[in-house]
Amino acid sequence: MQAKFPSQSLTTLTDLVLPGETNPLNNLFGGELLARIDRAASITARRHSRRICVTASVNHVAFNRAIPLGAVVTIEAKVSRTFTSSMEIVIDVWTEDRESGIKNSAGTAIYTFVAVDDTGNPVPVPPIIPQTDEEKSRFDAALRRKQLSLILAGKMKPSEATELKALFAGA
Ligand SMILES: CCCCCCCCCCCCCCCC(=O)SCCNC(=O)CCNC(=O)[C@H](O)C(C)(C)COP(=O)(O)OP(=O)(O)OC[C@H]1O[C@@H](n2cnc3c(N)ncnc32)[C@H](O)[C@@H]1OP(=O)(O)O
Repeated sequence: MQAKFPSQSLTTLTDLVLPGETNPLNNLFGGELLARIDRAASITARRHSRRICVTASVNHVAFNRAIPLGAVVTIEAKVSRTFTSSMEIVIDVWTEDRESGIKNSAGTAIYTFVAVDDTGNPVPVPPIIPQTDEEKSRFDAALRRKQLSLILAGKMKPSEATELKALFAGA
């Protein structure tokens, strides 16, 4: 299967925060942001694999900064690493200052998607070739995140998590 670059499946969603999408503090409701993140990440997974993709795990979500009513929010979803049928997608959330246009990070998320066939069975996905320094560092760290996720899901024994053990051994 031919390898692809992260830029080939990059998904960027830019949208406003409208009144029906806020919490009582007049900031974007967390669940609304999660829905937007899931949509962007699933499009990225489909673009990379060209298969039906399901969310296997939400590995990490950080809301670093409240996003106020009326803000312009941009969500960028990129494949950071692929394994056999699974893909780790890293999602960056940005707000844009209305006057200066300066982008501020509002959060990050890491999701795992699995490509499946018509009967829901996992199928292989193309390998990924990271290009930028950030893509390379996210690629390098993805295996230990996968091992941690599998341990938390009860699908891997801690004793089998070689990459994670190496991280702590070096600490
Ligand atoms: C012509 C076409 C027209 C099409 C037109 C129709 C369009 C129609 C579009 C419909 C599009 C629907 C898109 C809905 C998108 C949602 O809404 S997803 C909704 C929420 N998610 C779900 O319902 C998924 C439910 N879970 C599952 O189906 C199964 O658990 C999964 C995810 C497929 C995994 O199955 P499994 O039997 O556990 O398989 P297993 O081989 O153990 O694991 C597969 C891979 O997942 C990894 N994995 C499993 N669990 C984890 C975990 N917790 N953490 C990390 N990795 C994990 C494994 O390590 C493995 O990775 P690889 O080593 O293969 O890379």
